[in-house]
Amino acid sequence: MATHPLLATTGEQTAIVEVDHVSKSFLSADGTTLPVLDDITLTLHEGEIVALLGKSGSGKSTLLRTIAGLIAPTTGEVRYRGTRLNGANPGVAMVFQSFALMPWLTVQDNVELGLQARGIGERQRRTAALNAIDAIGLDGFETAYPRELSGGMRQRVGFARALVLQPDALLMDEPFSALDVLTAENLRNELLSLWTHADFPTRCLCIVTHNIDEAVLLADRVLVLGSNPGHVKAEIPIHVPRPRDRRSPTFEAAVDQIYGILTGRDENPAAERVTTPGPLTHPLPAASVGGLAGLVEIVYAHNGQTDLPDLADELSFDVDDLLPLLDAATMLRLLEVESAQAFLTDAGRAWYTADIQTSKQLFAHHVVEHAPLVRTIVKALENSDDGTLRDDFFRDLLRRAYTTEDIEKQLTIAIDWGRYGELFDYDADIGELILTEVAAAVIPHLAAAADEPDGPHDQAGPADG
Ligand SMILES: Nc1ncnc2c1ncn2[C@@H]1O[C@H](COP(=O)(O)OP(=O)(O)OP(=O)(O)O)[C@@H](O)[C@H]1O
Repeated sequence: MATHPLLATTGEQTAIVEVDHVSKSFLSADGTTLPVLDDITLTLHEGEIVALLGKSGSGKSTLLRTIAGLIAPTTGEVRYRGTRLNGANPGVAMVFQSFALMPWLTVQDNVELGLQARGIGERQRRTAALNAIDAIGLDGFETAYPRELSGGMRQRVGFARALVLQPDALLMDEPFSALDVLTAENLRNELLSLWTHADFPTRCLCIVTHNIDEAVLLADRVLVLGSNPGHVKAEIPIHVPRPRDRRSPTFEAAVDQIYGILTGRDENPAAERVTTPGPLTHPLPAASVGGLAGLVEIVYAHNGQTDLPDLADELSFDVDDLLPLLDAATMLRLLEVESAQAFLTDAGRAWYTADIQTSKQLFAHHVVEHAPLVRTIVKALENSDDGTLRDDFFRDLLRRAYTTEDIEKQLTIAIDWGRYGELFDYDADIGELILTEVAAAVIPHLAAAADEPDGPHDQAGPADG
């Protein structure tokens, strides 16, 4: 049903947008460069729906904005129909997760905005906007203001505003993720139905998502992005016949395959070139101790092994909810993940089955050995005169690799993990970290382990990089 007429008739692939060896770095908070995209090459063809899928922070939005010409690549180039971009891409329009509507304008005026910017006359604008409003099911709401509309209706305005420009390629940045499940499904189906209409002017859809199910439902091709910095980890053609049934074996096999890729190790990313894990190269995944304990408990209850897509389904989780927990559990060696299956390790089993005090001690050992930022904090506190340091000390350290927002996230996670392991305490009023006696007991073990040839990598001094 959703095979585009262009592909059905010609079977040929004509490039609309080419991303050619694009890398992008931003300036971090202290002025050093923060690589976000690494050598990305991809092509968006006529007649296809492409999904860009990756974990949070893998650079999906940055890549989409680079394709739109809103962000200039640091190196490499983006071409639209063979011509190198030098500013906004004239052949694309964007739909945003947050709708990005002007609250003081009516639906009609919001939809006309882009046409106005292109200098289109009033009468032509009105007609085009009315057609787009009609096509996307907003008929009767022309004079309404965004505040009068539900989330689903607002996103319809977002689509109408993009489609009225008759873009060659429609770029969508998580367009359904702010909507409730039914509204999102409804809008997805309507988009697919527009897509298959012979007179639909848009030749390519490119959607950024962190939802594997959505990617497999919509896309002809899924590009899986890896992180640190963002790179293309795999390209998966989706051969599931349309209309797609989520319960069909081919659909489930595609979801499983992508789960395996997303949760599996990177074969050749820039991150893996760095052999020694440190707080600047190996960020802590955004997982609370409570969340980690919950995940380990569930895997334990499944006899120590569980299928990840099934688990996500069971918990009604999005991949973005589950992946940081999985990353944290594998970082701490509590779980191992292979081919979309999670296995409880001996360490995970021991942690889960121990009494509270022992489980805290085990956790303290795991985080000091395997969580680079926690290790750095403990070692820095140990080296300070009185076992205390201001949190700003660590902010300064992290500024070399993270944005201000990410610095706070990293500190919050490290403090949560360190406190639970009773390694250090934190006085939020004065922003001070205080070493505990537990840490003093863990540190000799740490030093001994670091001396062993295969012991944990020791690069966690406060001045490390
Ligand atoms: N303008 C900017 N300046 C500095 N850093 C930025 C900027 N834009 C993005 N980043 C950083 O680039 C990284 C990738 O961000 P991006 O939003 O592209 O990822 P994403 O995969 O879309 O994530 P999410 O799914 O959470 O939206 C993040 O670490 C982010 O903090």
